[in-house]
Amino acid sequence: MPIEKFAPISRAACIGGGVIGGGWVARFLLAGIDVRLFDPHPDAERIVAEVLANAERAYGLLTSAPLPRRGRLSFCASVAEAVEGAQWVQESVPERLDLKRRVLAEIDAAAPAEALIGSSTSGLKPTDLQEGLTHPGRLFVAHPYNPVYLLPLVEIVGGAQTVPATVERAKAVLDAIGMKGVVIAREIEAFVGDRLLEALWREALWLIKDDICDVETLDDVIRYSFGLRWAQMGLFQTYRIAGGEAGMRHFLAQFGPCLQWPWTKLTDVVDLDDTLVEKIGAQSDAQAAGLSIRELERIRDENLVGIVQALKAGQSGEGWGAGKLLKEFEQRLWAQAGHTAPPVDMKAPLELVETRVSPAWIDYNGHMTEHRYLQVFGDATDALLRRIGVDLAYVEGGHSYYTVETHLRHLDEAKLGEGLVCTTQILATDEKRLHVFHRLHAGPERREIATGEHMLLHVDTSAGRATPAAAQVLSALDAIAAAHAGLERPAAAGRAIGHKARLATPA
Ligand SMILES: NC(=O)C1=CN([C@@H]2O[C@H](COP(=O)(O)OP(=O)(O)OC[C@H]3O[C@@H](n4cnc5c(N)ncnc54)[C@H](O)[C@@H]3O)[C@@H](O)[C@H]2O)C=CC1
Ligand SMILES: C[N+](C)(C)CC(=O)CC(=O)[O-]
Repeated sequence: MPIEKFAPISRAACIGGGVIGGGWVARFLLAGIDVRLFDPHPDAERIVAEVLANAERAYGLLTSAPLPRRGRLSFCASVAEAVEGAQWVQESVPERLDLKRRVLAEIDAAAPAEALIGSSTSGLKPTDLQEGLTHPGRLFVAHPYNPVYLLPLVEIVGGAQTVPATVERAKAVLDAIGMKGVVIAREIEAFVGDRLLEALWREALWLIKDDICDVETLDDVIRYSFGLRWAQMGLFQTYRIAGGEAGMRHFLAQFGPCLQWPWTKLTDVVDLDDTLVEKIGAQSDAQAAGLSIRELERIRDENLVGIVQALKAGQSGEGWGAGKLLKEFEQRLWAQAGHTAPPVDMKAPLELVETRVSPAWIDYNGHMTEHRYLQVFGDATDALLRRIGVDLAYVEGGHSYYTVETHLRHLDEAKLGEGLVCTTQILATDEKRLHVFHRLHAGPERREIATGEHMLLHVDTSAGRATPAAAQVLSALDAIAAAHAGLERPAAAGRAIGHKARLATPA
């Protein structure tokens, strides 16, 4: 049976709830997956609750997409109790081979036959972890990065006895929860990420030991320079650009010899013979997928403006790297929400969007900047459209609503991290037009901080002209409009900008 690209699960078990186990718990719960946790630490419940609170705060800032209902968390008294009914078991106990083998044997003995078993190990080889297991074919390394709830990468590494379908299923489950499962072709100690990090780490320790710099200087060197580049293009694509118009081959020719000079404390240097240069050059060409150095430079520069949220806008709006992943995940969440939107009280203005003021939304005046108001109102309009059946499938079918007029009023400030709720009232509709009035409320006291009045037209998107909406859309819309007919019309509806002209005093 073919394995689906996205394979959602509903039940996971976490064995170990420390830094990484707690991060996995949060990642699963916030993806709507129920989690059963076993960790004998006396403070495990408090620690996990704190990690979860931070994760929820972070998600509030990261995305306004409709996250699924949070999964249920249960604390269990044993490994066997935790893994009962689990579709994915994630082991995150301390990095000791003997302990991991013992815990994995317990998991293997009690978990359902079809459960996937991932280990968070940072460097132990999966073949070594499989020793002594009865069903080793379902065990693999799922190496995440801290914090697991925000960083999407998981290195998936199979051992000698891991069956290929396990790796495919693991990748599909990770994809479904917005993570990036990267399959590592051959197992080695520390895989790819930690092998790289270890090399940097060793050098860093030498630099400190030799009094070349202190740790703050060292961290500044990373965070004001290549650390920013790495987040958006990694190493090879970045160096391709650094080779100028001649790209990667020129870069290798110019800087390859430096590897033989005493620039680093590591002496085991790769021999950059013609074959290897050509291999890397060819792979770099493929990775660039036809983009020129100039295009890559522009993409790089756009991406450097920020991290994940900015990366969502990379590659001319298509998204790039971790930002593209987030964008695609959000699109799936929006699409799912269109079909599973919770019921709302139709007699009141609809509460369709709840979000939080993100750091990227704050301007030089220290409060939410003006275009973010329109963003939230736009999100509320989109949520209304999905509710009446104008979802991605409808748009792909060639019809949509376009906003043709907007009037925003800014009534109060919103500060960093404040919770926002947008309510939506339908003022009028006909077969082509939709007239809506949004109110934005902030904080627990729900201060009204802005209103947005918008006129939308239903369009045939390929013809580029207004056309009546589909019957089922009009009927869903009419039901809400009829319920809203009993609401008081907002005093500000239809208002123009007021300005009392002052007569110039004659000299
Ligand atoms: N900390 C990091 O940056 C990263 C760590 N990892 C890996 O994740 C694993 C866990 O590391 P951390 O979370 O950092 O360690 P940690 O020390 O924060 O957490 C380990 C947890 O396991 C629990 N534990 C101990 N024995 C147990 C048992 N028999 N059954 C269930 N729980 C048990 C402990 O009470 C503790 O809460 C390691 O394999 C590590 O290499 C992977 C990626 C990053
Ligand atoms: C230090 N570490 C080896 C545990 C780090 C990792 O495994 C990944 C990370 O989050 O940096």
